Amino acid sequence: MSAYIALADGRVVEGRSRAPGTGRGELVFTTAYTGYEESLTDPSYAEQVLTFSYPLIGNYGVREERFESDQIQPRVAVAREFTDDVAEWLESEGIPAIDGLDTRDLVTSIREQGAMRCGVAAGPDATPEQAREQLEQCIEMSDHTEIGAQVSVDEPQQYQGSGVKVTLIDCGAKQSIIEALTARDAAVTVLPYDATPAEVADTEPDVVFVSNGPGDPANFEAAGEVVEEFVGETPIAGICLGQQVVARALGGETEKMEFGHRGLNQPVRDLETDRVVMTTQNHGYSVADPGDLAVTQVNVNDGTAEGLEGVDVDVLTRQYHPEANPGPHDSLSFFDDVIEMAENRAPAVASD
Ligand SMILES: NC(=O)CC[C@H](N)C(=O)O
Repeated sequence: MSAYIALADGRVVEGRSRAPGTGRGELVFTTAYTGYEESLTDPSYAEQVLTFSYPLIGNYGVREERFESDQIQPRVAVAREFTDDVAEWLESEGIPAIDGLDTRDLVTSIREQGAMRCGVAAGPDATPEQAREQLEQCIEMSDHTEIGAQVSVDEPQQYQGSGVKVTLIDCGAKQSIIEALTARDAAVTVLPYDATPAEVADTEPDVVFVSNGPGDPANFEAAGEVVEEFVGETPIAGICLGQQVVARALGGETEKMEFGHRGLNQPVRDLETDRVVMTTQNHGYSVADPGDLAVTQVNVNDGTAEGLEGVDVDVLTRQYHPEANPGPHDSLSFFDDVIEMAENRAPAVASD
């Protein structure tokens, strides 16, 4: 069974269909060698075609407890070889899967020309023409203006806890971010991506936390308004898209990267301690100007902003994924720092 990927550079790449269907999206690659279940269910990959550069994907099966959301998020999955387990999982969710191609060649194209639009057709009757038609209909990532609605909760959700009250603005949150907070006794209220400042105020947060999420941070204006409203009054935290939204709200700017950072071994230097930690990453935009915030951590490879802090206000954000699902646990202490920031702010509970 054949499969075709029509690239925005005019090429059509042929492979083997492992799950049939058509699809389109921004073609990106991850160098992660484990964590395919977490990556495939990470809402930050919505509207993307995810290529795994590691050649064999699926060698330890598919287990639901490792999922980061309740569905597969990329539009299409591509690898040198998928195991039957993963191919069947993709097929069961209607996500086209392609293997049997030279992913080194695909990754080189993305590195040289940047993340690009593509169209895909896979299955017994697939043709290059169908892939090209998909490409024609494929819009730029930044034009997915309603992407938040695709990945966010519709209604508030509540996680019990005896510690600080975290209000998480769900722009496509990974489940393990919520788990990292509840593991530290936080009471977490998850609100939709477009929650108003009044709705956030009703939850009486000790910290407002903006989650990760897909696409262009410019399309998450409501979350930015919440940050503007609460900064200085209530501590603010953010991960990945959250960092970008927070920076934009506080006078900063974001920009699209060439091909982004996606993998498990991105080195990050803390400017205060001069220590380097290995981090998990999945992003295609970066903070070009931190606005009122200070850059406290940078990427060792390209110098982009990896951590931001408020100068005289309680703000703490990370561009990478400290929840580490998948990935190295080096930076899990971010959650302790966020809890501490919230505790210091939270009025002490009166004891008898
Ligand atoms: N993981 C994320 O939150 C990704 C943030 C944003 N969508 C980007 O690509 O930069």
